[in-house]
Amino acid sequence: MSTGTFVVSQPLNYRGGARVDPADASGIEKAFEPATGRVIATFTCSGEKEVNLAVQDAKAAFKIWSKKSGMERGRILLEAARIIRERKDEIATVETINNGKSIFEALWDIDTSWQCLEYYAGLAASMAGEHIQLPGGSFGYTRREPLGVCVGIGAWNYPFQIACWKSAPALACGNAMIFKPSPFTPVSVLLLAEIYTEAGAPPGLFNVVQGGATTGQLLCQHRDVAKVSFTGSVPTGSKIMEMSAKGIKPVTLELGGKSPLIIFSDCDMENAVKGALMANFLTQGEVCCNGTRVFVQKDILDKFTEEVVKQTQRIKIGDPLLEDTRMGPLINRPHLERVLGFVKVAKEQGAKVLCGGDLYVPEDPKLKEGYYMRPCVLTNCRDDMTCVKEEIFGPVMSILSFDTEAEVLERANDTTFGLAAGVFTRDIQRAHRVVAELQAGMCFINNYNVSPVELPFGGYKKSGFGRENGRVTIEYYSQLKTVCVEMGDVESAF
Ligand SMILES: NC(=O)c1ccc[n+]([C@@H]2O[C@H](COP(=O)([O-])OP(=O)(O)OC[C@H]3O[C@@H](n4cnc5c(N)ncnc54)[C@H](O)[C@@H]3O)[C@@H](O)[C@H]2O)c1
Ligand SMILES: C[N+](C)(C)CCCC=O
Repeated sequence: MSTGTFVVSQPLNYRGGARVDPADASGIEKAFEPATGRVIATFTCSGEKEVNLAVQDAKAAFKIWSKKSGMERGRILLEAARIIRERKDEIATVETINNGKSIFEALWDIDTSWQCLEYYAGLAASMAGEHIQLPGGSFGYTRREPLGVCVGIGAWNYPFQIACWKSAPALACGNAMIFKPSPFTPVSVLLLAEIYTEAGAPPGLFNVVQGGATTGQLLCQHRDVAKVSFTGSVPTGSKIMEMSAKGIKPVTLELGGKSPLIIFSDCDMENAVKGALMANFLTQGEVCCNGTRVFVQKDILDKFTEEVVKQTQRIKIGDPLLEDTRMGPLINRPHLERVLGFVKVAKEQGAKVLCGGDLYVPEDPKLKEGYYMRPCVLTNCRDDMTCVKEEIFGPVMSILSFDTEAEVLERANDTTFGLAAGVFTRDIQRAHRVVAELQAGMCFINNYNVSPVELPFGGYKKSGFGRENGRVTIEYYSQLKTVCVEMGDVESAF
């Protein structure tokens, strides 16, 4: 498939094991191909009736699925992981067309997607409670039970990966899921839904409803929804939490960030430069955990900056489906303008643009209406500047200098966010001392933005709570039942 050719004509909702047109509507949306600005799908946002039907189907599937053993559930997840691997190129292509990220990167995302299913397939059979001895031969035991119908609400930057990172642990624990992708990226999650069905999941176990805020609210407020797992911005996260509070529902919030990356002068310079690019320019910089505040120790500031700029200028921008492209278009025109606006304000506030930060128009005529910009490196930055305080969610790196470890720690933590942080140093004691002080849920030493699914991922402070990936996520998709067993007579107070 090549850029400029893909259109979706099939329904984009999935319910009862098949694609369906929604039973009612709360609006109409268009999805775009960011590389060309072309409309690739026009779809209906689901209303109350459709949300009710999806919940009904998920409840019916839950009855069957929750009775299966962990081994049985794991087997189906493993089969789904195998199919994703087999269809990796096709899924990555659809992801690239709808999101704009390079195919090179989308292939990585699909790897971390099937790996997640494989990981939770392995854990499913190991879910178990405890046996606790009590006096007189009595005893208690605990059962780890699923929650019921879980809702996943996704952001647009990692559409397929987010759906996998939420559904794999949810299904492994015996839950059913209704997933609502971002209206900007409605397409690839349908492939996941079809794959679960093909792998043997009962109809209704994994459903997709399309829509924006209204549909999301209907899902969150539904009385038969047991849990919401949300990935998105802090303001929306706060609304989700309010709705969950009203229904006393557990919620996982994977929110935004403005993460620090600290480069000490004793680092391996080549790796630190690579790390800074990984921390800022994946998916056109539209990454929640990006290390966009790059603190560099003063004595290596010039050398580091020079090398970062050189490498940034070499990033190949263009058609995201071409193998050698490393940066595609941003998600849409308003977002591109918003990101360019941040660069403008940065300049007004005294930052110096060392490279990029402007529109990029590829030579290929079919890409002329795409949403491209050149990746940007800013220097002369201060901690009080907008570009250093706010999440830009675009390819904009702010370089700041520092003198001492104590000083940089204080400045790195001076933010309401706490999603991720990174440190580059050859001093192993310093590395561990520094990460122990960093107020962030995901810390990297001598690397950045790698995603082994065995490791829990999630935020501190306003970046949210709950975790995705890792063994601990089982706790966020299950509940503990305690059973107390009397082996003697009742000792009554009456
Ligand atoms: N921590 C993480 O793992 C992670 C991962 C990816 C993105 N993000 C964050 O996501 C943000 C970008 O994504 P976005 O622009 O799609 O975020 P967003 O908050 O605008 O939307 C996220 C999702 O919430 C839905 N939504 C919007 N209003 C809603 C409401 N009132 N009720 C229910 N659902 C509602 C949207 O339709 C979408 O599906 C950034 O802040 C980024 O940092 C976080
Ligand atoms: C795969 N990454 C790069 C760690 C991103 C995870 C999701 C954040 O937006």
